[in-house]
Amino acid sequence: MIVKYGGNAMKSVELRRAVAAEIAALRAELPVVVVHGGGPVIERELAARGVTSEFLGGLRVTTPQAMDIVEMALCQLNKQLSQDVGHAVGLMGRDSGLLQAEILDPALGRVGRVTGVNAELLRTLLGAGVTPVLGCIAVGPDKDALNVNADTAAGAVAGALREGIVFLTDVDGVYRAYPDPQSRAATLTRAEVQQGIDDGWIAGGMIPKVRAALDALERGAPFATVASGMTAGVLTAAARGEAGTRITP
Ligand SMILES: Nc1ncnc2c1ncn2[C@@H]1O[C@H](COP(=O)(O)OP(=O)(O)O)[C@@H](O)[C@H]1O
Ligand SMILES: CC(=O)N[C@@H](CCC(=O)OP(=O)(O)O)C(=O)O
Repeated sequence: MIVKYGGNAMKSVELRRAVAAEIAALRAELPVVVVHGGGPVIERELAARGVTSEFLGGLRVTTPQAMDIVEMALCQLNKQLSQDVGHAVGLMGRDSGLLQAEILDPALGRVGRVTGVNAELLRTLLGAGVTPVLGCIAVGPDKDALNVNADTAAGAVAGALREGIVFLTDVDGVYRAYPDPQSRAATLTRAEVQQGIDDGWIAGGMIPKVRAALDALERGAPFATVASGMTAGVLTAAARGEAGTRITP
């Protein structure tokens, strides 16, 4: 199973440890690939260097200067997360073509659209009994780094491996009336997701998640679920369809 570990689900050391414990519990049942982002960590490192960046359509406009800082921040985070998870190898999508990409839109700078995934290397690592922990920096055609939204990267990995995916974040699913947790949808179809985006009740950081979920399903992933990293037992429950919001084709 693929676990997308978002920046919002790693805001404190306690939360990071809780998520790591969830991943360890899941791994006792099935092989796991972790794909992570780290938006808040990137923000902090950019701010510390006086670099500002803006978002267009939910994606960070990434100048070459910002790209260096994004990569540095995610590389360091990658090592921390793989230590937390244990029995893991921390890699960036740039390593061995794990995530290959091309420039998505020149207006966004060094932001990538995933064109390929080295699924064979991921399977080899899983076969060796280690958990790949993959940061969302891809390699571009020029061999330089491209910044990929972590939801998109995780969805691409789930599609390439044709395995289920859980997007761990700070809400326990997709709400029909955000922020009312009572309005969480147990399942959402493609048509309902599109309706939610059009009507505006799916917004901000939830949009890349539901889009990545649909993309993974289209490529053959058996399920795609959005769930909270703060809920005990969430990953094993989500794998059984008993937690979060499951996006269905
Ligand atoms: N319909 C919705 N249901 C739940 N959350 C939503 C919805 N629409 C927008 N959101 C927002 O999406 C956020 C999760 O996305 P994001 O902040 O990008 O998380 P992450 O860093 O984990 O990827 C939630 O915290 C919430 O503010
Ligand atoms: C292109 C783009 O926007 N990349 C994201 C990558 C990190 C990410 O997606 O992290 P979360 O999962 O915590 O949101 C960024 O620079 O913030």
